[in-house]
Amino acid sequence: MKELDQEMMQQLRLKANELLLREQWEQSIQTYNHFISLCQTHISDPQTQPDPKLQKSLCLAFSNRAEARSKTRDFDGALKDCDEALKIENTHFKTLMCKGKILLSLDRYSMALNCFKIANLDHPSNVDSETLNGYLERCKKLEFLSRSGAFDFSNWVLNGFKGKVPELAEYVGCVEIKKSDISGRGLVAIKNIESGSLLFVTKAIATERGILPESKTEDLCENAQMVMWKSFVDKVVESTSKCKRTQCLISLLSVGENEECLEVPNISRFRPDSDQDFSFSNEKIDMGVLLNILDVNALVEETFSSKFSGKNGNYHGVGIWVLASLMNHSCNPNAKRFHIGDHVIVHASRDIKEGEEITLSYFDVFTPLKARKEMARNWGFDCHCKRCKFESDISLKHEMGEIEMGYELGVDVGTTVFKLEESMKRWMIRGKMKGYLRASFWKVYSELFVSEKLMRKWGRRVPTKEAVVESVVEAVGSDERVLRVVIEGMKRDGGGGLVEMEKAMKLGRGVYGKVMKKQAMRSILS
Ligand SMILES: C[S@@+](CC[C@H](N)C(=O)[O-])C[C@H]1O[C@@H](n2cnc3c(N)ncnc32)[C@H](O)[C@@H]1O
Repeated sequence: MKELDQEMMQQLRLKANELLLREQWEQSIQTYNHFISLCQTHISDPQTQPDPKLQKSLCLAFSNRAEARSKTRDFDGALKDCDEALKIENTHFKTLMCKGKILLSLDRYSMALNCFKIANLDHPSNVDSETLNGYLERCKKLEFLSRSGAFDFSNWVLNGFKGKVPELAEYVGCVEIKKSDISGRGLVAIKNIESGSLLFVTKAIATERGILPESKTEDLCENAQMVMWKSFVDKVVESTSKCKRTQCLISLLSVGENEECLEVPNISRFRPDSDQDFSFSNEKIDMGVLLNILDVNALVEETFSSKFSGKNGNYHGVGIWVLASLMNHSCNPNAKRFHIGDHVIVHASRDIKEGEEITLSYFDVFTPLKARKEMARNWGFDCHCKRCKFESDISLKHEMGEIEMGYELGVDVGTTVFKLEESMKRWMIRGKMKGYLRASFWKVYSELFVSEKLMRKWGRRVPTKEAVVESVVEAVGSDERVLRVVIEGMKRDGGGGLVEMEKAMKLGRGVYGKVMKKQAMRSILS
């Protein structure tokens, strides 16, 4: 190599390293680009002798550019650089560490573990082995969690949600994606699933969170939500532009129209460590389409989740979790979600049969048909679930109209419950269908059951609380409000017996999931 070239390359290398140390990522990437391209020109020149020193510098340059790219969240580019560096020196310690960390943040636990294991085999003597061991242990733990789904939040719950938030890994349980009878695609159970069982855990592509102003100032509140939404959209755009996998996953989602024609993706795409090649996908998502996708699929963290994580009432969180977005709404849902950090955790809220579609409620389903229709319309669809179909037919009956009107006018709750129960007897409504209607009028049932005075008056003329609770849970799944009525009843009766406690625990598992073991569940129930 000519002396002048050598000098220039030396200058470039030093400058790029300095920029990297100063954390000026973009500038250091530019300078490494230049250096790498000069190195490659020299190496490929047939007239020059192979130069091991130059090869070593090139390996280090790829490794350093990978680090800078990973800091700008360009994980695809960073991983490519790591692979280039490892082609030159397959045990290059710095590169293996960088690649391991990137793979870990992309939830590819076993691939990350592999990198740290190789790095551990032959590491430089000045390496902090505690840090390296920390990574190895973390990968092993996350890999185990992602395989087994054996999450346990008990300690965190028992500590009053204080202290370190439990570490979460992505996990896909007994579910697959299929054409849905409700609309487009949906998740389906591949075996019988018990209430409380974990269905999946998935990490958001992007989230935005904040505290909204007091509700007194509604305009301010709306403005704050708009600002958060804009920042959320920016984050999604950034993630999709930098990561092919994210781009592919987002483009799978529905814009709310022609769902019957949409591709049915294989569930393996959502498994951590799935080694799919996304490099073929070059088509950028049009901004208008992306905005529609976000409108249809973004989820707001429920009050339950914020309460659960100890956040205050004005806390607002929005995000996009692709696998959760493939779940349809049903007014008789069988799954529940809650959020911890950037993860959404979805579990069965009642027993689910093999082949049954797994659904969430996008809005409160403990309300009568009319209100639910309105909420579905706000979401942009007419609900096609079984419960809505059944209740639409029943609502044509004159008596039903009277009951609904009584409910809206706030007629005595005992009268409403009594009339509804008598009508159901006459119409010979049984099983789940009873649960559907009782859930629609849950407000009056719960008021009745928690009032000793009303129960003295109506107790003999209406079904027992136990029968109503059982039918409601069977129909629309476990819910905090149902659990509360059960617990209040138990407290009034001096704590309830073993059987009652067991029933309450089962209901609790449906509400909170089996991620809470017995002791933590007892603490929540009390
Ligand atoms: C988050 S996506 C659910 C997955 C969607 N089916 C798909 O194939 O991607 C939400 C969209 O699904 C449809 N959808 C979900 N639940 C529905 C329901 N109960 N009745 C009718 N359409 C529903 C609506 O078009 C809604 O905008």
